[in-house]
Amino acid sequence: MARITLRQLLDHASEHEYGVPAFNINNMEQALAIMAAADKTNSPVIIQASRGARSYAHDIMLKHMMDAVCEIYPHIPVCVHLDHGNEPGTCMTAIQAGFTSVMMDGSLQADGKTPGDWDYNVGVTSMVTEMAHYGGISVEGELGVLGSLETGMGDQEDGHGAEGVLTEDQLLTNPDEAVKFVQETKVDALAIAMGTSHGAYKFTRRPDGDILAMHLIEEIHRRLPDTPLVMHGSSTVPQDLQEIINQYGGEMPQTWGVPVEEIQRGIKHGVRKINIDTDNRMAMTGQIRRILTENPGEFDPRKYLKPARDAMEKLCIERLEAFNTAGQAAKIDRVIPLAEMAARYKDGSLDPKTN
Ligand SMILES: O=C(CO)COP(=O)(O)O
Ligand SMILES: O=C[C@H](O)COP(=O)(O)O
Ligand SMILES: [Zn+2]
Ligand SMILES: [Zn+2]
Repeated sequence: MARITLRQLLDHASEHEYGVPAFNINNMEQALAIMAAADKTNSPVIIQASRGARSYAHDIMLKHMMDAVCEIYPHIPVCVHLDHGNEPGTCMTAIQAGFTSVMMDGSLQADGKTPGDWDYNVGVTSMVTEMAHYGGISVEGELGVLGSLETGMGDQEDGHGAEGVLTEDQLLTNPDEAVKFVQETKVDALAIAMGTSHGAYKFTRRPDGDILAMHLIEEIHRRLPDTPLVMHGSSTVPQDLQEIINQYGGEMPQTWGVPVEEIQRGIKHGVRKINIDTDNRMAMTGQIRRILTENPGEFDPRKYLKPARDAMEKLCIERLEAFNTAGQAAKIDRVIPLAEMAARYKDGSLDPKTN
């Protein structure tokens, strides 16, 4: 199927009450793993690339790889999304490269480290929605800064994220502000902060309501019932993947992620996009470590990349099933062309519905 916009996909997800995992990619193996999982479960997918992924793989490689997966799997709607755009220019070049959706993350300034204030966030996000919507492209915004409610620290693990200690005000999205933010910026989806952070080291214990504020999602959804909510930092960091990595020479200290049941609870309350990268990184790394440890003489990359790919495919299938994305591809009978989406933005029919 053609590439789908985030807006069309998440509106479908809202209507049918399911969530869509957004899996990060950096290379062909990850793209093929996601698509195999989508194919086996008949799921629409969101494939997202960060700035780091774009510089690792090159925009032209990503563009053609996305063309390729749509050609190989013509029955699967694929949304190609920019993860954590740091400034409007980053969003515009992603659109040029064929992305159907961009995240303008104005919760942090362009350096990706310094929290942006209200005016900054509203300013850059509105600029991107205005331009992107002219082309029918969807936009995700973020209000609140990702970081740990246990330590107050932002997430620096993978090189971006707030530096230093954050206040609880910054770490928890304010529901009143969320309504105002959506009204003013007209974003298609809203990422919120409620205690998750990127990477493997999210929680020092299985999270409860004190450190993973799912109740906040319920409150924001009550106030914004028509806005698809986005959960970042939503890897589960499964214990068995930690064990495989450590069994084969890895050194990952014990850690906890976001339990799948908590995400399922979020899906009941408006969460429609669930960002997952770390779990797939761990699934692949565990198999690469295992193969190379068990076969020290091996030097054919296919011998370890194929099991790595298979492990990622398995994880993607589990999430697509758990979030009820499975089976939904067939229910999307037509991809709305970008020009038609643009016309709908122009006539106001896609304006946010806020009370
Ligand atoms: O939020 C993410 C990408 O934007 C990924 O989160 P994880 O690090 O929990 O996989
Ligand atoms: O933060 C989101 C994803 O985990 C991407 O991480 P990255 O910036 O290291 O590519
Ligand atoms: Zn990250
Ligand atoms: Zn994120």
